[in-house]
Amino acid sequence: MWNLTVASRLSRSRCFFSSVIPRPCIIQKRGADILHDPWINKDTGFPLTERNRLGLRGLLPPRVISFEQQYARFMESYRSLEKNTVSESDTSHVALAKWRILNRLHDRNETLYFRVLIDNIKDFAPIIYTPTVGLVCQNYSGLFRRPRGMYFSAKDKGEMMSMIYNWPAQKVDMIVLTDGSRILGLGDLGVHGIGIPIGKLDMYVAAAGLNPQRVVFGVLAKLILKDGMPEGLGLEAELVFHTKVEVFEMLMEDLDFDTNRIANAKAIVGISSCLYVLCVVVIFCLILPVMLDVGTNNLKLIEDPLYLGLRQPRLEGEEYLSIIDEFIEAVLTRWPKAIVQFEDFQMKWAFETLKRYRERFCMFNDDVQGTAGVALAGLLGTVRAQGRSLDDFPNQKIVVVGAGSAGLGVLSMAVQAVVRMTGNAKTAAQNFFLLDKDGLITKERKNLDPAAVPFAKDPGLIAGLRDGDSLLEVVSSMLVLEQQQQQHVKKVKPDVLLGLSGVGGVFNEEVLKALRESSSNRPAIFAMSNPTMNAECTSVEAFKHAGENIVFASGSPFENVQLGNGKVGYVNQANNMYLFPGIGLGALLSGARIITDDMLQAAAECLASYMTDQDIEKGILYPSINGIRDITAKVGASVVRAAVAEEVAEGYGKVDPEELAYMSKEETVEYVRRNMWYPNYSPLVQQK
Ligand SMILES: NC(=O)C1=CN([C@@H]2O[C@H](COP(=O)(O)OP(=O)(O)OC[C@H]3O[C@@H](n4cnc5c(N)ncnc54)[C@H](O)[C@@H]3O)[C@@H](O)[C@H]2O)C=CC1
Ligand SMILES: CC(=O)C(=O)O
Ligand SMILES: [Mg+2]
Repeated sequence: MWNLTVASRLSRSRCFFSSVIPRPCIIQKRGADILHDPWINKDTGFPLTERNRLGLRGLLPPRVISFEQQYARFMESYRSLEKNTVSESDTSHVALAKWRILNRLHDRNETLYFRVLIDNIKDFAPIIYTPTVGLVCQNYSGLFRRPRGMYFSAKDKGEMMSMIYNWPAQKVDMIVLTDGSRILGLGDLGVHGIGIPIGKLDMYVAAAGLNPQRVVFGVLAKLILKDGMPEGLGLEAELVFHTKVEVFEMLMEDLDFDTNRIANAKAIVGISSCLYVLCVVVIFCLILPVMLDVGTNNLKLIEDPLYLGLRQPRLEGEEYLSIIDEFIEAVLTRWPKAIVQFEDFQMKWAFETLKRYRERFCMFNDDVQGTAGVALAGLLGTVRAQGRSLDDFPNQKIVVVGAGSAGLGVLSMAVQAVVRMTGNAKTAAQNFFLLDKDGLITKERKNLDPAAVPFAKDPGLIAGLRDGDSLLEVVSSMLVLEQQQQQHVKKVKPDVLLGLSGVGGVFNEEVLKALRESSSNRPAIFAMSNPTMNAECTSVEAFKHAGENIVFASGSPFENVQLGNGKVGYVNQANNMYLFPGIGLGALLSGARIITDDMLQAAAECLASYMTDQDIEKGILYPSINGIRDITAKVGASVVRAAVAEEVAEGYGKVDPEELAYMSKEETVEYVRRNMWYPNYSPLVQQK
């Protein structure tokens, strides 16, 4: 049936994904069950024909309210909450109220929820994502109403293989997994950390257009409706007719062809004499947040009678690993192609699990790898903002504060970039300085973490600096470098100060003022820790103390700073949200077996090259969050192309690696875009 050349398949595939056609959704529920299922519920938006067909008549007020009216009504009530609480001094109270109103909609009507989220992402990201999601995790037991996602605990050992089949969807594409051990900069929040995978997956839907719902994707061959609705063809044909589609084609994706379904469909359509056969197939294209509860070392939680997780200390060592292994085995048994994003694991397990699994299945660690790409893009943007050539990146003196999973991930990727540019691995880290809670890290450090070794300064190469020196001493000290037997004395005067410490305020007034002496005309400050109160400094502090010419980025959003005389200090949001959705989407649409360094590098380079010179000159390093779907489509396409080039792409649905390889850069972006979901009510059809 699909015996077409690659070229003609490619051109044909363009119409398969038209976002204009509302795809029918086949459901098994009826009546009140539909109203209680947020995936398919339309509230008052069910048209009368559907109310009749689905047993909804009488269960709703008679008036049909359009999607647009429902949208407007929700936004009006949200805005009125905002207006009425604007004078509230307790901002966390207001933030939680906003989260509650969004969460209630999420619980009730996913289509409307995701539409308002996508269309108002700049306003809503700070609620469903950082910073408010941190507050939600901290207050999770009080906020808990309905479960979302799956929970596996240490008590479930030996049961996970059967538990995974409790998840109602037949197919899962994307899993975000946490063990709650390092939630943002808030530490160990145990099972309450589930808010993070939920927030990350909301961003997947908003930015990458992953479809959280049941979708029908399959139509065999063609159904051509010419002169109006044929009589007595049944609901599916009625449905197609009402979409006013002349030629209705869809791609059989992922599912093996089921001959019984074809026979059923022929019978349903009832047009045996017709040349065209409609075959409707249900596909689940779903996302799954997962909490792996292995206990908590947070005593406050253990003692809290309302804590929702296991009240026991965290498992360690082999016991811990055996739980993760069992979970992964269960997931891969049921959904062998699922992509697993590890999120907010404490450092030792972040690195250990990455090493353990990255060659075995399609996974990545967002805090290590996603953050690294976003930071590298920002660092390269900084070089451009300083009016220097990108080749000058290896000469940038970068002080990284925080030697955890994120800080080390950033430095590793920055070093890889330097090696690519200079071809010299030996000196690649010479301009990078790393500090942790005990100050500057040198090779003299006792119990030096193996992951930090490549970035630990050699005391032989630095004079005036010692292991454990404070940030202030590092920023303003003298440095002696030995190069080719000669000694050069110079100040460190960093070009960039990058914080991933999780500690609010470590870029204090003295440190920021010392940065005024930077050798760069435009030093950069990346206060990347989350949530807002954990940022190393605020935007106002940065521009006030370090000078108006700085480039500034923070992990959680801050307002731009008004500098007077109409000048604006631009605030960038250096957050891995600019990359993880594209990494996941690209891995999915290429059918990547694993996620390689080249795929991650392609993602970072795509983000780095996204901004125009004019933007960069203004100090704008990252796109507005309003453009997150566009950047995600491009990042996703870069990841697809890198996966193909690395020969790890196995294809997606009926799009095989050969076809992916045939696509031009622009066609790959188009392919990714066509696979991005935009929420609209789908016509519902009850499966007989
Ligand atoms: N903007 C973004 O996209 C991302 C931000 N982050 C944020 O980065 C922070 C750290 O995350 P991880 O590296 O995973 O945590 P981690 O716990 O693995 O590492 C924290 C590091 O900071 C160091 N540190 C603590 N106090 C310090 C101090 N006073 N001065 C200097 N260093 C200090 C610790 O010694 C440790 O090396 C968190 O707040 C997290 O929210 C993490 C990932 C992405
Ligand atoms: C943004 C993020 O992943 C974090 O703060 O952990
Ligand atoms: Mg994280």
